Amino acid sequence: MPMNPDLEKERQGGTFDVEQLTHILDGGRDKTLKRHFLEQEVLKDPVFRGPDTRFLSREELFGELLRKHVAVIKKTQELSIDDINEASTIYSAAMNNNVGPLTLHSVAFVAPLDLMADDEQKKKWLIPAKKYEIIGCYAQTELGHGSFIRGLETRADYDVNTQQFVLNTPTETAIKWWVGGCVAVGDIGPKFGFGGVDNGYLCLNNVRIPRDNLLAKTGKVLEDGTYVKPENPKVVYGSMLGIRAALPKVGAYNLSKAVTIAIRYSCVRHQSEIKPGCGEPQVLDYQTQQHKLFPLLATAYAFHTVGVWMLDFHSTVMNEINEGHYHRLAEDHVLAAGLKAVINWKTHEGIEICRFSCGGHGYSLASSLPVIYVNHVANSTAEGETVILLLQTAVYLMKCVIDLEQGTPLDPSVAYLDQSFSKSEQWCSDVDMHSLLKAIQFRSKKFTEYVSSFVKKELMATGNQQLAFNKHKVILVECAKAHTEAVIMNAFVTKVDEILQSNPSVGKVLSLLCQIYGVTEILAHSGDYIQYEYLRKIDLDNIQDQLFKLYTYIRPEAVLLVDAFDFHDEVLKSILGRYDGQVYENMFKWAKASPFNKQDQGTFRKYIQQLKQAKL
Ligand SMILES: CCCCCCCCCCCCCCCCCCC/C=C/C(=O)SCCNC(=O)CCNC(=O)[C@H](O)C(C)(C)COP(=O)(O)OP(=O)(O)OC[C@H]1O[C@@H](n2cnc3c(N)ncnc32)[C@H](O)[C@@H]1OP(=O)(O)O
Ligand SMILES: Cc1cc2nc3c(=O)[nH]c(=O)nc-3n(C[C@H](O)[C@H](O)[C@H](O)COP(=O)(O)OP(=O)(O)OC[C@H]3O[C@@H](n4cnc5c(N)ncnc54)[C@H](O)[C@@H]3O)c2cc1C
Repeated sequence: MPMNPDLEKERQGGTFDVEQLTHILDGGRDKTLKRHFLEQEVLKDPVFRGPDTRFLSREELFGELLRKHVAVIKKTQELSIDDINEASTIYSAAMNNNVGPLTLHSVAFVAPLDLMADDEQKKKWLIPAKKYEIIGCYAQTELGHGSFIRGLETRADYDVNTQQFVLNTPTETAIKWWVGGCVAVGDIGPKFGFGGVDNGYLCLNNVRIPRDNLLAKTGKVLEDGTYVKPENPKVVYGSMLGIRAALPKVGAYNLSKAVTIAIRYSCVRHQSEIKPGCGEPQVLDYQTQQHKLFPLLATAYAFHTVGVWMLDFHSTVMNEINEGHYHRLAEDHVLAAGLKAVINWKTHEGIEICRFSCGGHGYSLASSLPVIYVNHVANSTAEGETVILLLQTAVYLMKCVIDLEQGTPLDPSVAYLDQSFSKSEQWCSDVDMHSLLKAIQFRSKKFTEYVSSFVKKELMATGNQQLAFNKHKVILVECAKAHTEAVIMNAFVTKVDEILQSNPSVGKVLSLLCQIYGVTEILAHSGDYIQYEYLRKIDLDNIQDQLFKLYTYIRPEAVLLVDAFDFHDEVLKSILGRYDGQVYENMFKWAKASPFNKQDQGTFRKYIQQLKQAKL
């Protein structure tokens, strides 16, 4: 199919090599080539062809995705794929923006076995689980409790005579609920999205399991019932930590898809007139459209950068813990908590902005933006609700203030809290990314000190830390967000500095995105900068001008920047986001293919007929 002339023209501009940026995003040319190979292994294999999942009922969708997920597993076994990133490539190429039925087996059942099973248990369960000889799920949440783990009611009473645990969900609120991939007892019913996963309920009534079913790498129960505590009790939270550490990159992936669709479509879509008689411009030429999409384009790159960094950091900490060193577990936990919370929340807002920036067609499943949205938004609740996780990060920051007062060294990711910040010169409209980072770190430091003063005062008055925290939860959450933004900006600036050395043309365009991200973040909290007397109105006016100027620089690069995400059309599965931009012809073809247009109109006639018989 010929290329849409608008997109053809967009691809003749640009100042950087798209393929080199794709290699950087993938982690190197070899990784890109391997990803292409794996995608083609799926796209050329007829077993992965099937009905358009957007036309399927919930039951049909579950069945079709289960069929494809099994095919994904067989393909990874056939290709001897062990690497989770490579497995995810095959999975994403097959799932058409859905979450597959066996995802929880991989991310929430196999992972805890790897983390907390002793060698015997690994032989018994981890090896068969990795081969899918046993399929598992993660049944923690109950009807009455999800966030408050210490409030869970399920019981595991030890029967010393039989060396067994007797499991009970003693009350209705104790019923295990939301259990992804729980095909045993029952499904909790239709959901907002996540239609590919059968989230189940599980009632336990005197279910007996052997003592050695308790994963014993950390804590264990001896034959006489004595409980041997893990060296570090927090390790039992490790399986949640692992998924949280991975979710920032999942958020970046989903936002990159949405931005690709919205920016390509915004170049194909012509609407209204700027100069009468001069034809309808591309909607991406409107400043308002740029203001919707270019900060999100910058955000997708920022989130990808920090998502990769978080996974590396978490992997290092897990290796240290395997060697018995727990000193970075707390930092890992609060970084994963803050990044998972902020990135997934901002991503779900961003996907929605991408959807309505495509007008009516964004609302059609033909765009796939609704599919990406409803499957993504779960990540702001699942694996730790947004506020809950931000409070974890906030409590850690309050401890950092005390550490500072006591002269205790801070963890690297919060070292900036011990720095002094000053800004004397007036900002013009070309503030560099390092100055923007300093400003964002300054705000986080000031906010942390401000919130800490309130919490301390409350603590002095009540002597109860939980009460003190509970009274200031709103500003504690904002404090955690401010810190997390400093972590994101720091990762982005650090990566761009590195790329400026290795590939100046790519680095330059990424530095523009980094400035857009930083300026957008500062303008979103301009009041704080005035209140803390870090910026004046003239500074804010100048960086507002800078933002609009940056849009003009990014406009000719925009399509190339989303092309660099390198989503194959069959992976993106969006008619609005097609690489060739042939939207209208394919929208019409897709609509005509809808089963709804094929179904017998008898129903329609039957009821309308009643009206005709009535005396209207
Ligand atoms: C071949 C096929 C290929 C397949 C490839 C698959 C891969 C494809 C992936 C792509 C698609 C992915 C799509 C999305 C997948 C995601 C699916 C998600 C499914 C969802 C699952 C769930 O939701 S499971 C349940 C999750 N539940 C929660 O998160 C509960 C939240 N609540 C809590 O964590 C806790 O209650 C708490 C932390 C809020 C409170 O804990 P507690 O009551 O103990 O009190 P404290 O706050 O005082 O904490 C005590 C102490 O512990 C520290 N701590 C707390 N949590 C942790 C932790 N996680 N790690 C380390 N430390 C922790 C805390 O800081 C305190 O420390 P102190 O030093 O004492 O202060
Ligand atoms: C798609 C999806 C898949 C899931 N898969 C699984 C799974 O496979 N296995 C599993 O075990 N669970 C699963 N869950 C459950 C999930 O982990 C919980 O929904 C999540 O932890 C939130 O807990 P909750 O539902 O009890 O919400 P609640 O904690 O009841 O939250 C309700 C509101 O109360 C607020 N709140 C609660 N406590 C506090 C507090 N201390 N301070 C301030 N505000 C508070 C929250 O911020 C929120 O606004 C899944 C959930 C979803 C949506």
